[in-house]
Amino acid sequence: MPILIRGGIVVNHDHSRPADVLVDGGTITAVGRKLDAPKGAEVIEADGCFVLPGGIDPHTHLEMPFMGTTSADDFESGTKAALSGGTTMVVDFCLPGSGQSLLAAYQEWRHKSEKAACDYGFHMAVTWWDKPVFDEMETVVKTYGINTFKHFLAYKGALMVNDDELFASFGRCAGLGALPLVHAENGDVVFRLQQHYIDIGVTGPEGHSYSRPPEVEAEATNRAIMIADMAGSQLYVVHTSSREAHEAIARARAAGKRVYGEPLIQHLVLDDREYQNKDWDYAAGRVMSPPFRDKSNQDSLWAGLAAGSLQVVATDHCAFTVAQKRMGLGDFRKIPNGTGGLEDRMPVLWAAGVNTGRLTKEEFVAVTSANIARILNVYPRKGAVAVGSDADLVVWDPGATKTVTARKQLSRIEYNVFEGHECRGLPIVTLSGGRIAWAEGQVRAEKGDGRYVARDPFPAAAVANATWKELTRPRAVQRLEVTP
Ligand SMILES: NC(=O)NCCC(=O)O
Ligand SMILES: [Zn+2]
Ligand SMILES: [Zn+2]
Repeated sequence: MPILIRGGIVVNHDHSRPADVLVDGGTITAVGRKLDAPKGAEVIEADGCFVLPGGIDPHTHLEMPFMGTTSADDFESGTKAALSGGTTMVVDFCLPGSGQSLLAAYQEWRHKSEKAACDYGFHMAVTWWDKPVFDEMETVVKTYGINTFKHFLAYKGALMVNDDELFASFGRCAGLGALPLVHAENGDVVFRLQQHYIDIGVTGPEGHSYSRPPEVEAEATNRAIMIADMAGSQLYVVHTSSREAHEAIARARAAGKRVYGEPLIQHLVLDDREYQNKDWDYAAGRVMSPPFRDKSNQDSLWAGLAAGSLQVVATDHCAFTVAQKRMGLGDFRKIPNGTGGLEDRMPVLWAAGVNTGRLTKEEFVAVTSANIARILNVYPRKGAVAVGSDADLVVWDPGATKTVTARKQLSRIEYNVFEGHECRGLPIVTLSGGRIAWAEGQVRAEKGDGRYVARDPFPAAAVANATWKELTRPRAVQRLEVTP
């Protein structure tokens, strides 16, 4: 059935204007003034509201096996939570075990994701390296529609890869027109620091934060940037949390390197005092990597979003229950790393960003959908309110308010790291694939409504990097022959 959203202000990343939006058959069919409602159309009145492209969260871990357990939100609860917060697409990670085929991991994640209520895609993680991985990367890109590969520089002994593997994989990504992603923390140093804090008797959640200082992130970010440059590839740095890491990205971009940075909503509004809380469960519930930083880092991240040196705000949604977190009682190294955020990202970012003047509403759209759609090569199908784009839309009421509380959330865990945050500016209707997926405080989308979004490779950046490298490469000096 067609749906007409009438009387709102359409906000895209590059402009806003008063316009009605007509959707039919899953796509946007018209954007303009005073559109007529076709016969039988449902009309949504949007006076006083903004009409935004649905949010895209490029970093989630739903039903992820990790640190001896599995994250609590699966593709059903996670995507329903997403829709209630205005997010209409998530990009999750296929994580092959050591020695496991990438293709087998893809099949596993496709199976889990059949429950998704909103659209989704995948990144493929490179967790080990050998010829089969090199070979299968081509199938992952060309057959499975995954154009991004994730690399962990942390989690020594589990997901971590070394520099040799990184260089090889980044080069392979460039050759395939794919984008490498990196979790940038120096896993060797973290390992040593963890042992140090345990040895001196710091066993609580604060030890997690002490053993992952900004320096381990800055070093790994710099290293990944330089390795990507030498391999001729672009680079996307996930969960950029510190000033030093942001500065490494900004410096690289100023030097002409194609590097992107992704702060999380958690790092933008929460700080490391959370780990000093006397309540063990409270502090453990905030354990994630990188950890929350001291407040001075937040100004740098906000500035980066406004200046364009950081492009995307994600959640890294990886939620664990209180019981799961308690696996680390007596040893912070065993607390499963991760926090939730899928339903809170857009409202909390609007409140802390747009309401304070740190972001314009167009910048809000850029960092919550349009930029990531462009980086992942799904723009303008996603990330735009435009004719022909998918009808993933949010009717956003800038005057609507709520106080975040775990009691009302759709995520399966018992707490919320944003508990008590006051939000002004909320989604009141979310459309996904042309259907009302969330309205009047209720999820209407069903388990399985989400579609898999395949993404084409995009070799332009790798070709440009290779062209420049060929032009500027070291060459042998031509000399006159020396007669012996
Ligand atoms: N971030 C986190 O603590 N957990 C999820 C896995 C990862 O992204 O590192
Ligand atoms: Zn990570
Ligand atoms: Zn993650």
